Amino acid sequence: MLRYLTAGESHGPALVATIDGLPAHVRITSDDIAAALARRRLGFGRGARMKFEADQVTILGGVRHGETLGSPVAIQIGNTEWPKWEQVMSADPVDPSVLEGLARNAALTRPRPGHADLVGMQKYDFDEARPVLERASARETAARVAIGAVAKAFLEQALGITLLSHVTELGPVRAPAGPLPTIDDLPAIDADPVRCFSAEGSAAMVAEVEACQKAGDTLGGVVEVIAWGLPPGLGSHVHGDRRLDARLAGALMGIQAIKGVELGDGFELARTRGSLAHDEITPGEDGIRRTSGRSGGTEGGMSTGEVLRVRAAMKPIATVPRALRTLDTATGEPAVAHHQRSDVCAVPAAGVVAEAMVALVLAEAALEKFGGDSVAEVGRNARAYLDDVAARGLGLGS
Ligand SMILES: Cc1cc2nc3c(=O)[nH]c(=O)nc-3n(C[C@H](O)[C@H](O)[C@H](O)COP(=O)(O)O)c2cc1C
Ligand SMILES: C=C(O[C@@H]1CC(C(=O)O)=C[C@@H](OP(=O)(O)O)[C@H]1O)C(=O)O
Repeated sequence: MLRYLTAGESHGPALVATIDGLPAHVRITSDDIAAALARRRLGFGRGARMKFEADQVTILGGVRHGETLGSPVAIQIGNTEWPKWEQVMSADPVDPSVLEGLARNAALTRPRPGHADLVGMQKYDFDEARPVLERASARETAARVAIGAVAKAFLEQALGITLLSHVTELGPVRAPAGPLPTIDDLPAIDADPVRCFSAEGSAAMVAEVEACQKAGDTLGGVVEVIAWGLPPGLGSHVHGDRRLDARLAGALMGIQAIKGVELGDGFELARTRGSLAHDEITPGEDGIRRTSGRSGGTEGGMSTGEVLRVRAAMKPIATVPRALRTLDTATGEPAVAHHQRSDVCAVPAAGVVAEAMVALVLAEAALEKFGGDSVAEVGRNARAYLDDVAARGLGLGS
């Protein structure tokens, strides 16, 4: 069973993440994790914090000499901003006279619409938003990307599964329709300012972010994650909570600010007649083939073995520079939401987080299907299954 957990606040000393249930001999180093985290910091439109803060990676357990041991992997990501927040975010009690003089400790009583601030204050019995927003912040996604990097390494090394993400829409700008990127396009996508595969789309998206920044506003968008090399049969049709599509949707919706998820052509399929909405099955020379990829690579809640394609829609950043209306909970009077700094657009980063979440779901589903305590054993189990499917005349063609 694969399980994982993250902890840590946005301005605390560090984020930590543990992942348990991965087999031994997954090759992974601190540099690999740092490289994954660096990708999450990319993207035109992010705020000042991305420039002055660094992610300090330390692997605390589960890895020796560059390979997993089969034990829980624990990763720490140090917040280099910590010295400025040491008193305000101290785990141990701090003398009130020290806190009183600190501007950073001022009570946040003007909850920001679109954030966890107000509901968190109501639910957790806080009279200001700091204790809520510290954990609600998407800073936490760094921890998920760190363990996602380990899951990705496992998928590639045991099963040959690779994945990428790209930005397909940013605010009103939609990348022109065209062929899907391949895994070889990933460096070019990462090098693009908005992680868009189309040069034309990218230029229009950059212009939109610039216009939005000038107008004191923010943007959302849509990211697509594509995965290759899945075997047929990850997930199951037998119960809703075992469906791969449901698990992908839950994992993606679990990312801060994600408001919609589509598998394959998703909502567009609802507007299409049945004769044009499905992927027809044909016998090919070297095995069974599907004529299209509209379903996004799942049928009946299971991977079909075709390309997996899933999209997530991110709402615009809620801390809008032209602050939104709220109330001051200390006085009950109307007010504008507090705003210090924020991203104009974090859609490119959300794509990298979405990749990590898809990797975690696929790793969990693959381990359920194939089991195994070493990378080699998982690979052997998968090959035996695929050989058996082929021997029954049901193998997939390339
Ligand atoms: C990578 C990433 C970066 C984000 N950066 C910001 C930000 O700088 N300012 C902000 O107000 N919200 C930011 N958000 C979104 C908030 O965390 C999000 O709006 C908040 O959690 C409330 O959304 P929810 O209702 O979906 O949870 C970011 C989200 C992601 C995924
Ligand atoms: C720190 C990160 O993202 C943060 C996510 C975030 C939010 O409200 O979600 C708000 C911003 O933080 P701050 O309010 O301190 O400027 C972002 O910088 C990160 O992604 O590493």
